[in-house]
Amino acid sequence: AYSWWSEPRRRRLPPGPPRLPIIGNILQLGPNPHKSFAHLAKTYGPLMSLHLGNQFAVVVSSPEMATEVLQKQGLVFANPFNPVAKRVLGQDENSVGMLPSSSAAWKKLRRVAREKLFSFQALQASQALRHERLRRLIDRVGECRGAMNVGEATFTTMSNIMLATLFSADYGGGAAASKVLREHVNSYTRYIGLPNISDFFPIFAPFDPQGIKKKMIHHLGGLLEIVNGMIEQRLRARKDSNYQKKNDFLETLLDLIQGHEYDLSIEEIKHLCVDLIIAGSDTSAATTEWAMVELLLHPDKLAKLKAELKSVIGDQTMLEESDISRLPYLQATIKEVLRYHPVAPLLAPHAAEEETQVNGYLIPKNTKMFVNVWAITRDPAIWKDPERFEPERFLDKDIDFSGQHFELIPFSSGRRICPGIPLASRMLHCMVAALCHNFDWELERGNECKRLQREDVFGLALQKKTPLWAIPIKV
Ligand code: HEM
Repeated sequence: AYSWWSEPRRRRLPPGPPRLPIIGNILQLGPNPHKSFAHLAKTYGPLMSLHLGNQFAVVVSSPEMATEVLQKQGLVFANPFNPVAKRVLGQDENSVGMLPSSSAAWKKLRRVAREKLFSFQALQASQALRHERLRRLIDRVGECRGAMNVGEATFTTMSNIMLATLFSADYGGGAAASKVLREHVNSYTRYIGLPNISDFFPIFAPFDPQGIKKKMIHHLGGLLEIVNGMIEQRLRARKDSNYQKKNDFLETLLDLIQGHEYDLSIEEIKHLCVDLIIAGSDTSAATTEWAMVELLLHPDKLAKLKAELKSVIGDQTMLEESDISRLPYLQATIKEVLRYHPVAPLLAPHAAEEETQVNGYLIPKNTKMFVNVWAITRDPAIWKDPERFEPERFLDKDIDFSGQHFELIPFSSGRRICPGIPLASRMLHCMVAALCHNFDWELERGNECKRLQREDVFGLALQKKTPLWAIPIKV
C-alpha cells in the first residue's frame, strides 16, 4: 500500500520549515527576506521549499543549485515571476523585464539592448554624455563646505548619468521636475519590494487590500508620461531640417522604429526607457554608496585605491572609461562591493514554466524561484572570511560578475541576466574613481558609527538605512 515514507524522493518537494495553516511561511519572511532565507537555509539546505499563502516557492542558496536553475535548466526557469502590482498600464505586453523569454517581443528587445544600446560602439558613442555629468559631480562636491550626503549625491548623479545616456539631457524640466522623476522611481522601487497579500492570495487581488497596485499605477504612469514627453519633443525636433543627431539611446531607438528590421513601436520604446531608468538608477547608485561606506571604513584600502589612481591617471581629474582595464585594484574593489552588498540580494524571482526535478526533488509548475545571492556571497564555505571587506581576494582570482562564476552573480546569469552590465560596470568604476581620486574624505565627528552602519533596507535595491554623510577635502 502507498505510504508517504515509501514515496519515491523524486515526487517529494524540497525540504522546508514547518508552516502555519493558510498563511504558510509568510511570517518567516520578516523585513529582510534575504537574511531570513539565509538563516533557514542553514537548516533546510541549498534548495528549500516555502509556502507563501497559496504560492509555492523554492529558495536556492548555493552556486551548484544556482547553476542548475539558471543555466542547466535555464529554459524551465526562464520567465520572470510577475507580481500583480506590476501587471498594469501595458507592462505585461511591453516591458522587457516582464515578457516571457519565449516571446518574440522579449527576444527583439534583448537583441536591441545587446546590439544597439550596450554594445562597445554604442557605449563609446555616449561616453561624453556621462563624462560631463561626472565632471559636474566633482565640481559640486568641490564646492561643498562641511559634510555632504554622499548617498544623495550619488543618487542624483547616477540618475543624471542614466538620463544623459538615454536622452542626452538631465531631465529637462529643471530641479523641481527632476525631483518628481526621482520620487516616482524611488516610490516605484519601494512599493515593488513590499510583500503583497494579492500575490500570496490571488483571490484578494481585485480588492488590492494594501493599495500597492494603485500606487504602482500612479508612479509608473508618472514615469511613462515623463518619457512620453521626451519622445514627443524629440520626434518634433527630428522634423527640423537642421536637426543634428544625438549620441543617446533615444536617438538609436527612434532610428529602429517601424519599418526598420527591428520594427520597434513607440509603445515599446516608452516602456523600454522606463525599464532602463528603473532597473539602472537605484541599483548603480546604491552600489556606489556602499563602495564609499566600505572605503571609509577601511582607510588602508582607500589609500591603496588612491595610489593606483594616481599612478595611472595622474593629475587628470577624470577617468576615461577605457582606463578601467588598467586599474586592477579599482576592479577588485567594485567586485568586492558587489559581493558584499549585492543590491538585488534575491535577484528577480523567476517562475517554473513546467513541472521539473531539481537535485532529485519535485518542483511543480508555476513554482516561484528565488536565488539568494546574498547567502551565496556570504557563505564561509565559498569565501574566506566573508564578513571582511577585502578587495585583495579578487587580485589573484579569475572571477568576474558576467554570469559565468556562480559564486558571484549579482547581475544573475543565463537568459535573463542583466543586459545593462556593460553600462553599470562603466558607471560604477568611473563614479567611485572620481570620488576617491579628487577628494580625501573625513567623517563628521560624533557620527562615525551611525553614518557607517552597514544596516540595509530591503526593496528592489538593497539600500543603506542611514545615509552616509562625509566631509570631502579637495586634493
Ligand atoms: C549595480 C547595478 C545593477 C545590478 C546589480 C543589476 C542587477 C540585475 C538583476 C539581478 C536582474 C534580474 C535578472 C534575472 O531576472 O535573473 C536585472 C535585470 C535587468 N537589468 Fe539590471 N542591474 C544593474 C544595473 C542595470 C543597468 C545600469 C541597466 C540598464 C540601464 C539594467 C537593466 C536591466 C534590465 C532591462 C533588466 C531586465 C532584463 C530581463 O528581464 O530580460 N540594470 N538586473
